[in-house]
Amino acid sequence: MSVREADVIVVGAGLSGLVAAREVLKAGREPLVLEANDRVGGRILTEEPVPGVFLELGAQWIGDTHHRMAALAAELGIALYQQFEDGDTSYEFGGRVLRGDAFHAAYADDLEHVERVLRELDAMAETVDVAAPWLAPKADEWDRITVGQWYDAQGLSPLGRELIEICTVGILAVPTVEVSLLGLLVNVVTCGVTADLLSESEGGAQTKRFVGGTGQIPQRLADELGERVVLSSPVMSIDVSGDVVTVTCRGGLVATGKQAIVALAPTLAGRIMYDPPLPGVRDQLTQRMPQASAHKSFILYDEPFWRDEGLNAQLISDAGPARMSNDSCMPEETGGPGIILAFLEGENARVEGRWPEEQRQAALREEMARHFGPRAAKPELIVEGGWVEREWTRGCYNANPGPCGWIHFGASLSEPVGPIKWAATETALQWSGYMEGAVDAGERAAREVLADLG
Ligand SMILES: Cc1cc2nc3c(=O)[nH]c(=O)nc-3n(C[C@H](O)[C@H](O)[C@H](O)COP(=O)(O)OP(=O)(O)OC[C@H]3O[C@@H](n4cnc5c(N)ncnc54)[C@H](O)[C@@H]3O)c2cc1C
Repeated sequence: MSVREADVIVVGAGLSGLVAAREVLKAGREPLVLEANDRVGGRILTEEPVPGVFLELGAQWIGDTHHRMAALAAELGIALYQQFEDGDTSYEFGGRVLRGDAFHAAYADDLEHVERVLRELDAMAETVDVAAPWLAPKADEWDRITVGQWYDAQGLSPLGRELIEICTVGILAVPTVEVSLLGLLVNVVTCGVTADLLSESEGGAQTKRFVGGTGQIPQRLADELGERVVLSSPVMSIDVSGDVVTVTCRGGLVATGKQAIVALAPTLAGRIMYDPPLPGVRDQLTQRMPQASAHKSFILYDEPFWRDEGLNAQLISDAGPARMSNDSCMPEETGGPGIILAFLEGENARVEGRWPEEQRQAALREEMARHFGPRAAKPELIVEGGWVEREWTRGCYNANPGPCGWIHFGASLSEPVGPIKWAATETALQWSGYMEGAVDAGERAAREVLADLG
């Protein structure tokens, strides 16, 4: 058994935990970060299958209002580049593939109705305070029905209904029947944008990328923290006795401190054993926040040929296996291969994501050809990654409470339990679910422990 001591024990070396530890250290207190995996970064994972080609199996973009992330990247000396978006999107509905304007002209009435539904969501979201969604005047009504039920009641055309489903699943990564309407409104409000978050451009959440890969961010934070980050140390239990918090890892490491920050998605936080046990309401919350399901497939070609044809590599499809895709190339000045990122989200991640690789990749090649022409059927390489099999994540992009989750359990999401504070993106007030939210939550949890340390 080895023993370590610090002021604050941080569980999890994802972005949130690392940022929290950095803030604690900046304030002159000693943090110790315990990470289950043999790497830092959690839901951030950059791979380099070809030298100079960085594929983001995890988080990839920031948006124009992700100010914390932009500042952090600048501080760490990591440059940003603009997401390529010029050109037409390709749409496939009912077996018909149409480009940009042709699609908008053919389905103008359906799209106008979708637009009205988004504006209605905006009006509803204005009544929700993200710090206490359960207090919204209609919280009770909205948390008892699912987004899917509400969409079904809006009288949308079959195409409009399918389109809004695809775009919503693109954010939540679960079918809309699994999330309460209040939960969706919370998502809209925490991102500080309108319901256009659900539109094709993701409301500005995907405008910039990191030159050299997102993975540099957690790695550089960990480098700054040095030996204060311990890998391959899954936390099994947290005991609080008097003024001492004792954190025990699988493998025998025991760390003691005065405060703890648990920087894990709620479901994973709920798998740790606590003594004394957590309040029942907190435990029940963690039973109700399942990790969502998403799978990324990067399809690499010798060059981004679609750009010359006026296409932006974005597709929206009711057929799949990918319901959405986009251009995922390196910065223009770097050159490099043409890369299309195809997303399998929600049910597609659960069904096609589990197909044998050969079957799924054949279907993806056919789909790319339907949208981007015969050249798209012949990629040079496909690199894929899902998150359900990863023991220390068990799904992504993030977690939302199911119906009645917010009204009955929401107040315990970030409510400290004595010296135990909660971080991770799910607990953020701004851009919850995104890297920006992970930073927001990490900073808030650090403020909480520092206030208690005096
Ligand atoms: C495929 C994918 C695409 C995404 N795309 C984007 C995007 O484009 N833009 C964006 O902003 N966000 C995106 N996200 C979301 C973003 O990655 C997350 O919001 C953010 O990284 C979460 O950080 P976190 O620190 O809160 O949690 P995590 O990254 O989950 O960190 C938790 C850490 O705790 C560790 N851990 C788990 N259990 C234990 C234990 N018992 N003991 C010790 N350690 C433990 C885990 O290994 C992990 O390192 C994406 C996520 C995924 C997976």
